[in-house]
Amino acid sequence: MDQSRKRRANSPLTSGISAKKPKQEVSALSIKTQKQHDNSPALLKLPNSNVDIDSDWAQQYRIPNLPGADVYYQADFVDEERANSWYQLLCELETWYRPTLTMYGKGYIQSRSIAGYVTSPDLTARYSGHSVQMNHPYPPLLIEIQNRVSEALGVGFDHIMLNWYQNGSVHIGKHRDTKDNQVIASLSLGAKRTFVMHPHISKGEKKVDADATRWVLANGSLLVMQGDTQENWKHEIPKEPKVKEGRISLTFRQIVHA
Ligand SMILES: O=C(O)CCC(=O)C(=O)O
Ligand SMILES: [Fe+2]
Repeated sequence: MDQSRKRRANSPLTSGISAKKPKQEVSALSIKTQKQHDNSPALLKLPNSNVDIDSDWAQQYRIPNLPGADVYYQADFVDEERANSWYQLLCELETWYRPTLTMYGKGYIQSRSIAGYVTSPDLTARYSGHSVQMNHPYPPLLIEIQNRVSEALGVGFDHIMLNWYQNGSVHIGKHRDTKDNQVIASLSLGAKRTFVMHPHISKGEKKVDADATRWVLANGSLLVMQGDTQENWKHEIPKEPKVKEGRISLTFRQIVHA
């Protein structure tokens, strides 16, 4: 085995039987879970499909003054050292790709790289009208990260979509996510980027009487959108050409089972 393959086989990113569990990271979690047969930690499965708005976490991190939205933001979900280390490790995933999108009959390659993971091989998801490549099983690092998010929010997930914004010229335009996802949690790693929420305009009218709101997503921060947020608001990560460093966001969702 050449050196790089050997490194990969021992990396927390490697899925499957040969994957070695990242001992230190996992023992830092005080979660009692059954071990899977492949020796990687098990994913926390929680029945709740959204954050309990009366929970301590929700009370502490709710963003006020967003009518018709239910949004939470914790700037220091993980410390910068851990966030930087996760960023570096996730850059090495072999599953990143840039999908080809079709617009007005013309194909073009998206500037943002993505990588999709599902907890079960039969799960699929579509984004902007196209099916995305889904990988299974999660590598141990993604199990660890998702378990931390689930533990904090009291919510289980079966899908992670990773987005890699290699520098400030890579962005995601104003959009709404499918309302089928009752909750979307996104963890930011790497460069700080601005997040903007705009009241959705339907039939020429704003759905809510409010102005656009923006804030900076810190390295290691966690953002949660749920409830009527997608009904009434759009969101975007605009271009910021001055930003030279990369950012990875991990968006945790529940795929809707027909
Ligand atoms: O990168 C982010 O934080 C936002 C990503 C996003 O809006 C999405 O994947 O739908
Ligand atoms: Fe989105």
